Order: sequence, then structure tokens, then C-alpha cells
Amino acid sequence: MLSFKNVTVQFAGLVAINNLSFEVPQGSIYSIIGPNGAGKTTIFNCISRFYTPISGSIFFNGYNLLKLKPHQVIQAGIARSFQNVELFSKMTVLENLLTGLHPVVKKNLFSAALNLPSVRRIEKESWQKAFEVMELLGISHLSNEIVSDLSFGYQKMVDIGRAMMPNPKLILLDEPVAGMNPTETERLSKLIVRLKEELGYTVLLIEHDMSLVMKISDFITVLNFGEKIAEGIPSEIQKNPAVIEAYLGEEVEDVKA
Ligand SMILES: Nc1ncnc2c1ncn2[C@@H]1O[C@H](COP(=O)(O)OP(=O)(O)OP(=O)(O)O)[C@@H](O)[C@H]1O
Repeated sequence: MLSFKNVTVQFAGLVAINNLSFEVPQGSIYSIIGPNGAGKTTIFNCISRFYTPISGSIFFNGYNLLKLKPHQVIQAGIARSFQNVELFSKMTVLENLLTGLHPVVKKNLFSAALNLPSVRRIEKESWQKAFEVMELLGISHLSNEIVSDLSFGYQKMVDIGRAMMPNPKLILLDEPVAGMNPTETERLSKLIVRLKEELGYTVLLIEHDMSLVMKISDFITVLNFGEKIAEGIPSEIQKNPAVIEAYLGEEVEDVKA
């Protein structure tokens, strides 16, 4: 579904990712792990078209992603939730979810001003979708709450919900459980599995919580200093000497979790 071929990204001489290739199969949870600064978020920024590689190609469902603009990437079916929750903190949960449709709904100020039936239909469908997403996330009771009043765990749920609004095929989750307590982590872990199993999403996950990664991933790619040092299923990754070596100095025990 998503394929990176020989992708290299450089910043003023620093090679953030080097000649990287990997393939994400449709319907999988695919995790990218590696020590700090390994190049994980750079991968997401290439997919979202915030960064342009100096060489290589990225294809998604037949689209050459490097030819698309950021909003076209969303229209092609790729959604992203961010490492630091980026919501409109003074707006309600419902309003934040509706903003998730912004890149995909065609705007026509004239028809909106006239409140034409087509506009009312889009509005109705948008609300229905928002309530469907809230139901799935178990946050329907929070629809009118102001986002800044919510716990961090719920804010993260809203952030993921916003990414789900345009019915993506691939969702990019950047450290979704960072800063969460164990109950919130468990809730989100179950949600990620449901996204795959019930909604048929493909999930590309960056996460430092190794027990979560090992539990829910179908495939894992391990990066170190921008290079792929291992790739495989969780049980292979856990005992790979190069992976354990890369994490020395970090939390070695975490890799074994
Ligand atoms: N816009 C940028 N300008 C300059 N250097 C950058 C930029 N973005 C990333 N880098 C550098 O590229 C390297 C990879 O960064 P990246 O954020 O992809 O790592 P990461 O694996 O996501 O790290 P972490 O786990 O800490 O989030 C780092 O050395 C980082 O400083």
C-alpha cells in the first residue's frame, strides 16, 4: 500500500534518513522504531509532504506522493495525528472533529452564504460522521466539552478522531501513547487494533513504548542514525542483536518488553 524506495533526506549535510526502503502491506499495523533522532518523524514528514527527499520514491496506492501537495495527500487517503496534540484548544470536541474535514470538503462561499441544499447536506453528513467517530472512540459524552478542559488522554483521542474524519485508508500515528497513564495507554492500544480490524485501516505507528509495539504490530522496521538496521515481525525484532545494540545506552530492557 505504501512503499519507500531508496529514500534519502538531508538537512544541511546531516543525513536524516539514508537510502531507506520498506513496504507497508494493506491492513497491517506497521511500526517504525529506533532511538531518539533515528529519523522516524522524518519519514512521516516525507509522507505528509512537509519534507522532500533528495532521492528515492514514495508511492501510496498508485499515487506518486512526491508529486502531491500536503492537502492532496489527505485527499489521497492518508491521515496523521501529531506527536504533540495540535487541536483548537478553545473549541469543543465536536468542532475540532469537524475541522478534520476541512482539507477534503470543497468550499464555495457563495453557496454557503445562500445556504443551498448541497451545503446543508454536507453539513448534515459531516455531523453524522463526527458522531460516528465519537461513538467509536467512546467520547460521545464529551462532544460539547471544550478541548482544553479534557485530560491529555482524551485530547489525544480527539486528535486521532480528527484524523479519522475524512475516512482515511492509512493513518500515521506519531507516539500516540506518549504522556499517557497505563489506563489511557490500554484504551488507545485497543483502539489502534480496532482501527485495523473493524475499520480496515492500515496503521503506520511511531512509538517508544516497546511493550505496546511488540503487542500490536504486524511488522516492525528499526532505524538507527537514519539507516534501516532490522525489519520483521515482533518476535524476530526482539531478539535481533543489531536492535539490542542500537538501544544500548537507551532502555535495553524496553526492547525486550
Ligand atoms: N527540519 C529539520 N532541520 C534540520 N534537522 C532536522 C529537521 N528535522 C529533523 N532533523 C534532524 O534529523 C534527524 C532525525 O530526526 P527525527 O525527528 O526524524 O528523529 P526521530 O527518530 O523521530 O526522533 P525522536 O524519537 O526523538 O522523535 C535528527 O538528527 C534531527 O535533528
